[in-house]
Amino acid sequence: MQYVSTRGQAPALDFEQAMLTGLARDGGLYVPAEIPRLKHSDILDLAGRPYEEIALRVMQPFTDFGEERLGDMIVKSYAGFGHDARAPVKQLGANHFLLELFHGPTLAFKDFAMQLIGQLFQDAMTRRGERITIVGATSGDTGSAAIEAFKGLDGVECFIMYPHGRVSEVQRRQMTTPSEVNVHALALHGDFDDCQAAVKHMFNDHAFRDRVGLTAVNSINWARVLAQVVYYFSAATALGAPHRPVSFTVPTGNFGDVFAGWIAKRMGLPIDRLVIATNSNDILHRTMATGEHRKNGVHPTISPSMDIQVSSNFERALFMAYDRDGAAIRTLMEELRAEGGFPVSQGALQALREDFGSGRVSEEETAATIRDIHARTGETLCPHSAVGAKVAEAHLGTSPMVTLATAHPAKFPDAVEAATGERPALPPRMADLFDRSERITEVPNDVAHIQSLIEERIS
Ligand SMILES: Cc1ncc(COP(=O)(O)O)c(C=O)c1O
Ligand SMILES: N[C@@H](CCOP(=O)(O)O)C(=O)O
Repeated sequence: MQYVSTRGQAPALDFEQAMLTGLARDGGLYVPAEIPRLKHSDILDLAGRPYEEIALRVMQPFTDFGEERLGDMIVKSYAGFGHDARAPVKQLGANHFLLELFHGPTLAFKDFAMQLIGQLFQDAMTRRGERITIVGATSGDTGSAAIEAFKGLDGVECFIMYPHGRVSEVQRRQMTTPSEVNVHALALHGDFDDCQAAVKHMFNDHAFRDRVGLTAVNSINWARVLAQVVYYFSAATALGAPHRPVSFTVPTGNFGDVFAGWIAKRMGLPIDRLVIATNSNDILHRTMATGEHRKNGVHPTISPSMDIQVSSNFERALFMAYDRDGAAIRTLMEELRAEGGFPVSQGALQALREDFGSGRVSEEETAATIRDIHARTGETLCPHSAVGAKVAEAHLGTSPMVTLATAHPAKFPDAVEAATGERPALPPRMADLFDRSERITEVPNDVAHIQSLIEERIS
């Protein structure tokens, strides 16, 4: 399987090279040259199988790995999850279901991909005898999942930038309390978009990139998206696919998770509606509604992991909607950088609207949704999942609707307690999180400063 860049000017790479490369050298994101399709009978055969087996069957066609090697890594990746089903589906209402993606080690959906990436990187580096430097941007969950997956690994230095003061205390402590010296939490004075822009800047500085062996663990990295395709298959087949179509609503920020759903659909999974749910950082909803993709500043919300305006993976969706025209994407991304936005062409907008619905949820609606669902069903949702559930309720139809529950409510105890009056407890294995000492390096929003700090630490 070959991967090509959304900006059309970087060399095509195989799966392992694309994974280790992260951001393409022309600044684009890697996507599969073609999307493999599963037959109706192959999808039918997934129903009722263990998550690990579904993962192997869904991911293997995208890789160059043999069944045994990939299968072993998948089994190791999910062994530490706190639920036998890994991604259980629960009924929330008449035709509304929750896909619980928070049973991994750091209590967010990021663990599904990050645990596997940890295995994939280890495997590749052992064979290649290389050292790597991971630099990641996080609004809270990617960072904790990455630090958990890479802490203590030989040959890996891992630097995670998060927006200072804009992640929950649990998220921060998950990043700052591990004592392994190869992981570094950097509190950047800025917002998530600044953190992500710094990561992209470092990748586009080819001399720095080559000197430190830079690697990405954000959903810039195709392997992240691929691992997230799997749970669309496990959930849909549990609810009757491929005999009947299933819809999904996805709390969305950087667009990796919902794009994984789009890939599942292109692979042949009968997805009826795929709905983007945003908080008041609603650039994606505004784009779908008006055709104008334009930043208007990052607003802090009670669903902080989705406080994003420059939604990295939207570039992948645009590439597909513009019929894989790398030159068109280069122009749009330059307009986004220089002018803060661009109009989407009529043809591309129509293609996007055929694939995605969307909705936006205010702060008051998010809190009210947590409260109402708690009172009505006894389920406690995190604020991100509540954004999803609220939008899903507006898009209910004849097919079962699945809302992705992307994080455990105990990661956001203040918002949940304010809404329900009850403070959600962390699982017992994390009970001492608030007693552990923290290691934080504050950094200015200055890429040159951060690059020197990284070089100093790895030398
Ligand atoms: C809890 C939670 N929900 C939803 C999202 C949005 O996911 P994505 O960035 O893949 O759109 C994130 C962050 O990415 C998150 O951490
Ligand atoms: N919400 C994310 C933001 C980064 O997203 P990613 O999927 O590109 O890593 C976070 O929690 O960090």
